[in-house]
Parts: sequence; C-alpha cells; structure tokens
Amino acid sequence: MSEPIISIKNLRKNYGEKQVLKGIDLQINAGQVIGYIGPNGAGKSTTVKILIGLIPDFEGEIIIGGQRLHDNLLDIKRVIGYVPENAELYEVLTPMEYLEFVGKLQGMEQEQINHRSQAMLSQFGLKDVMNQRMDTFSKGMRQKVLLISGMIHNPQIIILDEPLSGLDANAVILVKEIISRLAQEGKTIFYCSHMMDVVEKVSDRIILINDGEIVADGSFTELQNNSGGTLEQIFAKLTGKGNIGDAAGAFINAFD
Ligand SMILES: Nc1ncnc2c1ncn2[C@@H]1O[C@H](COP(=O)(O)OP(=O)(O)OP(=O)(O)O)[C@@H](O)[C@H]1O
Repeated sequence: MSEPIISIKNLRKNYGEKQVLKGIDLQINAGQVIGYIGPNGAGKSTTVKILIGLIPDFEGEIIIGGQRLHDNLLDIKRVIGYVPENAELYEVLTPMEYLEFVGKLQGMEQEQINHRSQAMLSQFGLKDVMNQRMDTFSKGMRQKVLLISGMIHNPQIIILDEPLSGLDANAVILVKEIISRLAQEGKTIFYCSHMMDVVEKVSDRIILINDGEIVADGSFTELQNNSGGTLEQIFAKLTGKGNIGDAAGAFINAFD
C-alpha cells in the first residue's frame, strides 16, 4: 500500500492549561474524501489550522506528501488548498482582482489565472459580477469566491472548513459534485462540516472527534453497523448529548 498523503501522529495542542487536541492519530490516503465532524469546540478548526501551518506550535508529527510539516511548510502550502468558513476578503477588490492576487501568491501565470477564474466564477453564477467590488456581495456570493480561491491552483489536498455556509441549494449541489469529481481525479479532500446529510453523502470516511479525541473512524456504513441510525443520530449518541427532547423541553421551561 502506498504512503499516506497525510500522516498525523499523536497530535496534541494546548491553549494554556486547556488541552484541546489529546493525541490525534490519522493516516489518510490520496483520493479519499474525509468528513471531519464533531460538536462545537471539539477541535476541528484547530486541527485544520495546524495542517495548513496557521498554528505552528503543537506536539506530535505531521507528514504531508512525504514531507514533515515543520521543515517544509512553504512547499507543503503549494499542495494544499484551504477554504475557511469565512474570511476577510479584500472587499474593495473585484472577484477577478482577488483571484489574481491569490493566484500570483501561488505562483500561477496570469493567463492561467484569468482563464480559470472566469471559468470557475461562471459555473457559480458570478460571471456578471466578476468585475464588481465585493463589498456589496451577499454572504453566499463571497463564500463562492472563497471556494474558488482555495482551489484555483489545483492543489492535491483540499481542506474545507464548513465550506457550504451561506450557499443556496444549487450551489450546495454543485460543490458536492465538485468534491466527488476531484476525489475521482485522486485529490484528497478534508471536509469539516456540521451538515450531517452532506457529510454522509460525500465522505468515503467519516472521522468524529469529541473533546479533542477521535471517537469514531470509518465509512458511513461501518459507523452505521456499529451504532445504527442516521449520521445525526450516531453523532448524538457518540458525543453523549443525552435526550434532545429533554434538552428542548428544559430550554422552553427557561421562559417560565
Ligand atoms: N486561540 C485560542 N485560544 C484559546 N482557546 C482556543 C483558541 N482557539 C480555539 N480555542 C479552544 O479550543 C477548542 C477547540 O476549538 P476549535 O475552534 O478547534 O473547535 P471546532 O471543533 O472547530 O468548533 P466549531 O464547530 O464550533 O467550529 C475550544 O474549546 C476553543 O475554545
């Protein structure tokens, strides 16, 4: 079997006294779509920010594409595309200007940037506004530009942190299809989301973390064989959130 494209060994991260990652071990093969899920505060974004080099101080070993993250961050950044949940876009720029900026940072040629930007913006229905400043854009329109900016350099590994936030139903369908096709081409997708129905459908492998530890790792079918039910039900069961009806009742009773 070939070497994993991402290897994470005993990853630990503390913020002061608080340990937010408690020894994550993961071997991820190229071409897999990984759904990385967990409750609010479980440590998903922390894991992702470590993988893309935004949080440099951590314990453990991370090897991406055969190279140690600590030693080769710049090389590794070229093979990774990152789409954050939301980011400060330079709103005075147009989508074309923003994508040119991102493409240049990734070492792309001008002609290739123009060609890909136009083609990708068109597919997301943004062709007519590609030369308009983004300060008037809706949340979903901005998210589409962010998605394109994370993929424009055609990276081997695409890390998506809740990428569908604010997207309309058509765009969600398009992104799901893009994820599947990129995986068929051998790209590795690391996908953090709270949208259980989407994760269930697009992921080859689902990793559930709770309080900084992996509590389930397998295909949806494997998780189902162990726990039964929908992914939402498996999530609730393994992250110990008790009876949802009782919680909703207690919430409503707080009005009394
Ligand atoms: N810069 C920071 N300083 C201190 N604590 C932090 C910092 N960033 C994150 N944390 C803590 O680390 C824990 C994990 O946060 P993280 O953002 O990784 O969670 P998450 O799984 O991505 O959650 P969500 O689903 O809400 O986005 C939380 O308890 C959070 O309060």
